[in-house]
Amino acid sequence: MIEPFLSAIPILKKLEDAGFEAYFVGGSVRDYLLNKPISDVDIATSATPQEVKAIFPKSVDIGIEHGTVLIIHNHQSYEVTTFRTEGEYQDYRRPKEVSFIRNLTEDLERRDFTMNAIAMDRNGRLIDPFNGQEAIKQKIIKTVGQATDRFQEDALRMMRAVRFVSQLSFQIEQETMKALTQLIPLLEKIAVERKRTEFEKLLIGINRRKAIQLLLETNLVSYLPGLKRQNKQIELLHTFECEHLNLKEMWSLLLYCLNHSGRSIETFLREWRLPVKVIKEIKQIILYLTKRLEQEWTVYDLFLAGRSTITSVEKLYLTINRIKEEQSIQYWIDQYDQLPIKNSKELDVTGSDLIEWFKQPGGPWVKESLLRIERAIIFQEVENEKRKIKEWLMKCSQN
Ligand SMILES: Nc1ccn([C@@H]2O[C@H](COP(=O)(O)OP(=O)(O)OP(=O)(O)O)[C@@H](O)[C@H]2O)c(=O)n1
Ligand SMILES: [Mg+2]
Repeated sequence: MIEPFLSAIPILKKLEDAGFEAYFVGGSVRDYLLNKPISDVDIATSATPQEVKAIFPKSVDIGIEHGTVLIIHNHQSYEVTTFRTEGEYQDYRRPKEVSFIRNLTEDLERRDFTMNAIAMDRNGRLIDPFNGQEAIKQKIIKTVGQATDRFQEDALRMMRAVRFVSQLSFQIEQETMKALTQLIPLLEKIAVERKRTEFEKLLIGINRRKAIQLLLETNLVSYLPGLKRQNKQIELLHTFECEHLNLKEMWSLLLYCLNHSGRSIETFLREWRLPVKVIKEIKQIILYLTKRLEQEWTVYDLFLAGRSTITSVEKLYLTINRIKEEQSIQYWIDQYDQLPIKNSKELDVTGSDLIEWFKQPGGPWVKESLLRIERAIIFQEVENEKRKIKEWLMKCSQN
């Protein structure tokens, strides 16, 4: 076995010593079998949340009604979830209440796909009642049992299927695909936040273009914020070789395809409930991308945009123009590196200097003057040196 499982073995041992069963489950086991990097390990146990909490005093209730307790072990946190069936489903969303059970197979049976329904004990022995390993070998996404049942239990699973196509380059098995196409309208019921998590994983998956094509083919797009009746635009997105773009760049490319500008960018991203900070960064990228598609960078825009935005804009510029050579990214970064200052804090004068030199009370003129000085420095009309700036200012005010 390998990390991060190794570090978590003592947790399984402790649960077992207390007379319960405990296993690694879910995405971590799947990714381990795929030789992919393992994110967080999830643990399933026959102990109830109360029993888990009695065994591990350092714990946090994060979803106790779903049976999940977060426990801290060696400064690392682990989600420990009680074996459960999902009981009554409400409105095709995850159930409000679950029933706890003592049987592992039943727990695996309620899971979405066979590749996600494999358990591993602390000796590395696999418990795989639904042939998940075979599905992984064949690169197949197949529901555990009836696909229509699984998707009606939680409609988000349909979106997860397409997300896994993107992440793992697997194919959706025929029956699963049939149910998916049929039940896709149930996604209407699903909270935007849950859709966003899946959509973002889809956008940065290795096989993202195939997944984008599937979004169209299954009509899943119609149930995503701001993407209804935008098939032409999504088809455009599908034509771009975008595998090297990061998440923010993918959002930006999507917005470019949707031909959004100004306020409508904000509306679209808010509909997706993206954090304000991320919205700001994406808006910044689109602002300079729009300029860049019309002309080359000016030094002042390089200064205002900054290294990270320049890089993203340049990557998008190349993607949109279908240019393979990437030298221009380094070229513009070099231009940026040669700027005399990188931000206004580096100015060798302050507002107080100006007030003293001109013997005038503070006011909007101070900020305006500082901006003028900043521009002059960027355009190399004056050096960023207090004495020289003062001379330059005096000369300007004489003219
Ligand atoms: N709608 C869902 C979500 C999750 N699961 C089950 O819960 C596990 C953990 O869910 P989650 O962490 O959301 O997804 P992962 O499959 O672990 O994928 P990732 O690696 O992205 O975390 C899944 O493997 C699956 O067994 C499910 O049955 N139905
Ligand atoms: Mg997971």
